[in-house]
Amino acid sequence: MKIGIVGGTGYTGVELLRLLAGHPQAELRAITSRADAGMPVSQMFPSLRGYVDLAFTHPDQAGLDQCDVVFFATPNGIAMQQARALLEAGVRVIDLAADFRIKDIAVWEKWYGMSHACPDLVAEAVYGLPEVNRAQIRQARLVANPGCYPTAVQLGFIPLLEAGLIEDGSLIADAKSGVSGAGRKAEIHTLFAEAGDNFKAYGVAGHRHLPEIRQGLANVIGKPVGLTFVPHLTPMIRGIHATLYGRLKQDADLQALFEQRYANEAFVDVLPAGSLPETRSVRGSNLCRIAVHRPQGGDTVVVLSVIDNLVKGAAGQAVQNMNIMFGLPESTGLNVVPLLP
Ligand SMILES: NC(=O)C1=CN([C@@H]2O[C@H](COP(=O)(O)OP(=O)(O)OC[C@H]3O[C@@H](n4cnc5c(N)ncnc54)[C@H](OP(=O)(O)O)[C@@H]3O)[C@@H](O)[C@H]2O)C=CC1
Ligand SMILES: CC(=O)N[C@@H](CCC(=O)OP(=O)(O)O)C(=O)O
Repeated sequence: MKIGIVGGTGYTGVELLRLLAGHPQAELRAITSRADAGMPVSQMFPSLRGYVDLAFTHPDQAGLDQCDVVFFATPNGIAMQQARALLEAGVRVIDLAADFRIKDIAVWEKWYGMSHACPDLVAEAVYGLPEVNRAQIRQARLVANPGCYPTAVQLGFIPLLEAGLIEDGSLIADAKSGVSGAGRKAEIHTLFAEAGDNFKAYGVAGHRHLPEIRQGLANVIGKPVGLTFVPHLTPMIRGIHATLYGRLKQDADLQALFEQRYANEAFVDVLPAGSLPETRSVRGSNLCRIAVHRPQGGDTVVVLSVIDNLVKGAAGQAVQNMNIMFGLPESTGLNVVPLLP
């Protein structure tokens, strides 16, 4: 399978390279960078020396239309300008950014602050959360890979909402991310002296993942949900920890509910009752580990959901989607044991 990556010098780009280097069906054809075209990939990322022999190519000279699939690991607003030409050339596209995630174009334009270049392709795109949309992903030409927070939050709430067990108007998602979630570009708030030994909330008034999570959960129950979502920046490199709260409408065996919902999912691990998932238990892997709690036997359910933002939250889920699209076993190239300590 011939593969192109647009945006190979960012954190999700290099994570795609790490995973695809160990994928038996993946043939990396082109990895783009405008700023570093010509530089060997292993010069920028020494971890890939001996695994990836290519040099970065400028996107205009990358021959992306000769690939079977192209991943966009680029900022928002790039894939929407290039997807149509690739699709017309018969190339399947997986966008790790948000260009095709939100079906309501007005909502997308409001949160992303730009006009959408191809609303018709948004209508066609499939939201790439395999645990919900596997059948549609199999047929898709264009996959919108979910955001990192939306992956952790949706996987935690879905069993409860599908079963109609919680009030859907008052969901709370309190989520924390490592700084790699902000990408590799230089920004003051991710400097070591700013983010290290520090902890803070951001986006309390509204974060662009709010409409994405709302859309995904509304699709599960067929009506809008009420959600408060507060992200936080933590002084770690990788990982998302989402603590989710819902008000129970009735008694139920929550542990059995979660175990049954995800029994056939290779990348969702429901932990034994009473467990406290840690971000380091998924580091480098495509796993989402989940625990469900009912403190003091009360009417509040607390779900703890952890992922690696760069893997299940981005590149790993993108490879999982590629496997589904091309009829490969879903775990191909993704059987990575988490890195600990
Ligand atoms: N970091 C994370 O945890 C997650 C990120 N994402 C999303 O994935 C996407 C990439 O994120 P991340 O890897 O962190 O970002 P980075 O900022 O680390 O990297 C962005 C990459 O895009 C390239 N690029 C920038 N502008 C253009 C352009 N106009 N045309 C072509 N290439 C361009 C850059 O290379 P160059 O400028 O040299 O061309 C660089 O390789 C983003 O949309 C992000 O929101 C999604 C889930 C999680
Ligand atoms: C810590 C941090 O800054 N995280 C990013 C979200 C991660 C990301 O890249 O968002 P997408 O998944 O939509 O691409 C943020 O809050 O904007």
